[in-house]
Amino acid sequence: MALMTTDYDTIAAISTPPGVGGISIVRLSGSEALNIARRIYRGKDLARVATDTINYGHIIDPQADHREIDEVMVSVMRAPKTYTCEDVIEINCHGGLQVTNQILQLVLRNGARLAEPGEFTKRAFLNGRIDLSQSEAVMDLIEAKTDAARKAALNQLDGNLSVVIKKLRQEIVDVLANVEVNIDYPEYDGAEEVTTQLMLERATAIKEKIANLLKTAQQGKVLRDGLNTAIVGRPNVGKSSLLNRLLHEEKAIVTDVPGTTRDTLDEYVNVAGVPLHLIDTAGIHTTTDKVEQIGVDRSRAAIQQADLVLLVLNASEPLTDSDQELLDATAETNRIILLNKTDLPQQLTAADLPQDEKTAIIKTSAVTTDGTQALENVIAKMFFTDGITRNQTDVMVTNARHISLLQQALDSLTTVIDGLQAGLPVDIAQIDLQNAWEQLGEITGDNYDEELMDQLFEQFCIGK
Ligand SMILES: Nc1nc2c(c(=O)[nH]1)N(C=O)[C@@H](CNc1ccc(C(=O)N[C@@H](CCC(=O)O)C(=O)O)cc1)CN2
Ligand SMILES: Nc1nc2c(ncn2[C@@H]2O[C@H](COP(=O)(O)OP(=O)(O)OP(=O)(O)O)[C@@H](O)[C@H]2O)c(=O)[nH]1
Ligand SMILES: [Mg+2]
Repeated sequence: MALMTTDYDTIAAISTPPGVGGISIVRLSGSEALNIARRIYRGKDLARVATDTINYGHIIDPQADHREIDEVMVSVMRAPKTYTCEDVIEINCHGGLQVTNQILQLVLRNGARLAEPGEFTKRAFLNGRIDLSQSEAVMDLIEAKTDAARKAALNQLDGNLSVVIKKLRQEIVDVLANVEVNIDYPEYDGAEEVTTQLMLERATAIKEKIANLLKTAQQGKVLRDGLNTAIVGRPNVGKSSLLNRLLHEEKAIVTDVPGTTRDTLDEYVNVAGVPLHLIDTAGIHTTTDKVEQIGVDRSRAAIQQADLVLLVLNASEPLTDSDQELLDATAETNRIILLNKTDLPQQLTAADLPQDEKTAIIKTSAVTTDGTQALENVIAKMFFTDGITRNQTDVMVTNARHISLLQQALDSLTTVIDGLQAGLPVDIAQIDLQNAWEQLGEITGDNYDEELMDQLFEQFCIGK
């Protein structure tokens, strides 16, 4: 996309989170940003300072006798080499609701309009500095809850996904151009067959590349959102102790009183490179206590929503009906069974459990910490069968919108291939190939519709 700056109105927002803090930033972007700042600032003439400088001064209210509002530092960044490609002013003021809100009100009274959520980033997109998938990466970066998610988002922000998508689109354009030439100049007999053959080969190759990209989506989604992992088991078997061990922190309350955990508790933790969204649940059993019953219901719900269940059993006691119920309830889920309290005399072993080869059974103990490493290894193996170490530049698809568009493009290519193989004319296949090209273009926003874009940026935070 060409760098083409349109003259939009000047927007302003508080870009730091609301509340008391050391410093807050009020950000302005647009052709009037510098003039607005000059009206409310006392210090060096901002029109004469060099670009990309930060300048000491005071914010004053020109409509109220020039009374001082705050002592500040003001950054001046001139178009087009800025975040939005427009003139950007950032007022670094003292953190605090009164100061920040008064400065925001002041810039709004002096010619700026309140920015919509995500509008600064939207301008960076509209002005061609970043594409749509990079804009989405900004959001992912802010919301990253794990290091892996942060890395994947930064990789996308750097444009690595965009490059892959652009290449795929170029390959499609090349095929279409080639077909066009062959149709227009059938210089020899059999041009039709040659064209069909070429289209078939190329479409198959492109389809395979898209399929490979889609294969990263499962891992990508896990890396982005964390794997929903529910720790379940009847009361007092050691669920909260396990959570604490995986967190390396005494987060959950552990006591010898059954029913200690009354509500689900969740935490993000990196286990051997797999970001887990760990959910400690209340022990599942029948109870007459109302509060406890709600906790138990939530535990059952946690099993339903889990990508992975860690089912904890107490190896120092025989299997109970509740244990059996949980074994049945999780039979269809990805699960790992933990035989806990193996430091005590054992009354329950793997031999007493249903034998199915896809469920790993691990002996653990909160006392000796045995089994923690084994558990981490099994989790890593379950989700990174093709090797856990990915390169920083390896492209990974993490976004549901991208996944859906890639799937659509894949379907379009399948239609192309099936059609050609069934002997349909080349111009029908051309249409589906064109569709794939458009679907891929929606990922980067080379092809976008206004409504979709508004929906997308609405989800951003204010000031971003
Ligand atoms: N104070 C402040 N901190 C911030 C931001 C900001 O806008 N303000 N950012 C905002 O999210 C992030 C940094 N991202 C940025 C990305 C691009 C440009 C930018 O000006 N790009 C120009 C010039 C690059 C250059 O000088 O080489 C360009 O790409 O043309 C600025 C910030 C995080 N920290
Ligand atoms: N000996 C031994 N005791 C353990 C082990 N794991 C946990 N415990 C003890 O068992 C008791 C219950 O542990 P918790 O981690 O609170 O069990 P829970 O499953 O979260 O219990 P609820 O929240 O009540 O459902 C505590 O006294 C722990 O110290 C273990 O491996 N060996
Ligand atoms: Mg507990």
